[in-house]
Amino acid sequence: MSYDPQPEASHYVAGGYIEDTGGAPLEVVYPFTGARIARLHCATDRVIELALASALEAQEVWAAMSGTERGRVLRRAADIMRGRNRELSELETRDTGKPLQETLVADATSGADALEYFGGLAATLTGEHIPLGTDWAYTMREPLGLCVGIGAWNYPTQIACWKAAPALACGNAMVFKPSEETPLSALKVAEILTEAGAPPGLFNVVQGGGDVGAALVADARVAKVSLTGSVPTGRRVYAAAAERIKHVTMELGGKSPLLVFDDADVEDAVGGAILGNFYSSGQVCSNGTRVFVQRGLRERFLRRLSERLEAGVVMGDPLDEATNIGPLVSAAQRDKVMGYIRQGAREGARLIHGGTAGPGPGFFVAPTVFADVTDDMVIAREEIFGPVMAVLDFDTEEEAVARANATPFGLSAGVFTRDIARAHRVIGRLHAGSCFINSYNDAPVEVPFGGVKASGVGRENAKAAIEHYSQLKSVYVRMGAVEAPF
Ligand SMILES: NC(=O)C1=CN([C@@H]2O[C@H](COP(=O)(O)OP(=O)(O)OC[C@H]3O[C@@H](n4cnc5c(N)ncnc54)[C@H](O)[C@@H]3O)[C@@H](O)[C@H]2O)C=CC1
Repeated sequence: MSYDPQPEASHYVAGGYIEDTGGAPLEVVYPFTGARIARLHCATDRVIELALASALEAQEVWAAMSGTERGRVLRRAADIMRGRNRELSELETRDTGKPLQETLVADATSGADALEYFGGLAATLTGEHIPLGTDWAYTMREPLGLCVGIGAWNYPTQIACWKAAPALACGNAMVFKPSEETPLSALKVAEILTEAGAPPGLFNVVQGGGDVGAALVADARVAKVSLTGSVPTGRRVYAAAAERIKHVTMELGGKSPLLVFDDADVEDAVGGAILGNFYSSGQVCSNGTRVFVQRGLRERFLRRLSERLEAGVVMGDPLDEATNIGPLVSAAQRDKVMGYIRQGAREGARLIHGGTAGPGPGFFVAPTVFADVTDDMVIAREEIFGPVMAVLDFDTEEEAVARANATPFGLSAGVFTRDIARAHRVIGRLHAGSCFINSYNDAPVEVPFGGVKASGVGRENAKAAIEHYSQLKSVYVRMGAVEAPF
């Protein structure tokens, strides 16, 4: 590591770092060693007020610029971010514990994609002309105003950019609160936007936990709240936003099904299940953690899965690029995941691989596979958010679809089969927002991402996100006399 992860100050407001040591201390721990790497302070009321006020001011300036000018700033930010990818990836690895092998390709790069994509769209956000005989109407696509973004700890840079890029492209300003577990990289996103030419205050970062998030959501000047987090938090934030009829985007948790039929390519299906359960040590909301395998393929699937885990897992120092499994974000998350593993064993699931914590002081959990899991087991019902795969058996397509849908969540779903008609038929019947055929967990910026049912409201990425950061104004234009009844 070539630099100190300790930022200049805790918050980024009005185009620069600010500190208020009156806020509760916020310790940042490297999940590989458990050692403190930075010390920040939670935002005080004063910091929150400064952030909101400066965002309101910046928004007016920003919205008055042309889409082309706004887009140029975002695309410049994308280039700066790509140029600093290694440094940003190392910081992300320190903050989250995710292997550098991953952060080099999935965090700042994904953030840069969002800035580039929405930078490109900014100039195209127009209304329409509606002819009505001699009269006519037109629509204008307007920004919402001041948006609040609240992040989870698994993809701090990506989450900040997936929210900021469409918000700013539409002419909004944002106050972003990262997860208190991973507060560092959003500050870099703010620095980069300033360097790219964003007006001071356009994108502010304030630190803190749920209370700081709640204060932002409650503020009457905030027009929209976009949260990435768990379903219980989503429920609270959605309710608070409803008090003032605010717009919301809710990217929440899941317990997604991955259906593997007898005719699937077993290597691809195993690969999909690995990507959909163990990437980022399983701390991915869209993970396909209920792997339904048709009975005829089950033993081969489990054998190849075990062999590939046995031969392929490199658990260790996340800054070593050979490492492909890092620690979980915190000791608390490790303990929670280990609790689920014990629960799975108690409920009678068959442990095929892993099941242990460690090694060392880091918050590791070995990639874990349970077979013979049944729908009623807790490990098949609750989001674990760790490297725990539940393999369930099924006989018929009808049965698999019904069981896959029997969950309050609906974020993602996948199907592995060589039968193209079945693939589309099954996907058509699954209740999920982000689906995959013979693949799992791809999330390019061009494709809408988000859930149905308890997994969320709204979509991130793609043109769909524009709908969630802008509103239409309709203007009726009468060309003739007004004929009033009296
Ligand atoms: N659908 C998606 O796109 C994604 C969803 N997630 C979900 O996030 C969860 C894991 O992340 P965590 O950080 O543990 O989630 P969390 O729900 O505990 O916290 C999320 C964020 O909300 C804030 N918060 C908590 N209470 C609040 C309140 N009352 N008002 C305003 N803000 C509040 C937290 O400080 C944090 O920044 C998992 O359930 C996962 O599935 C994670 C990544 C992506």
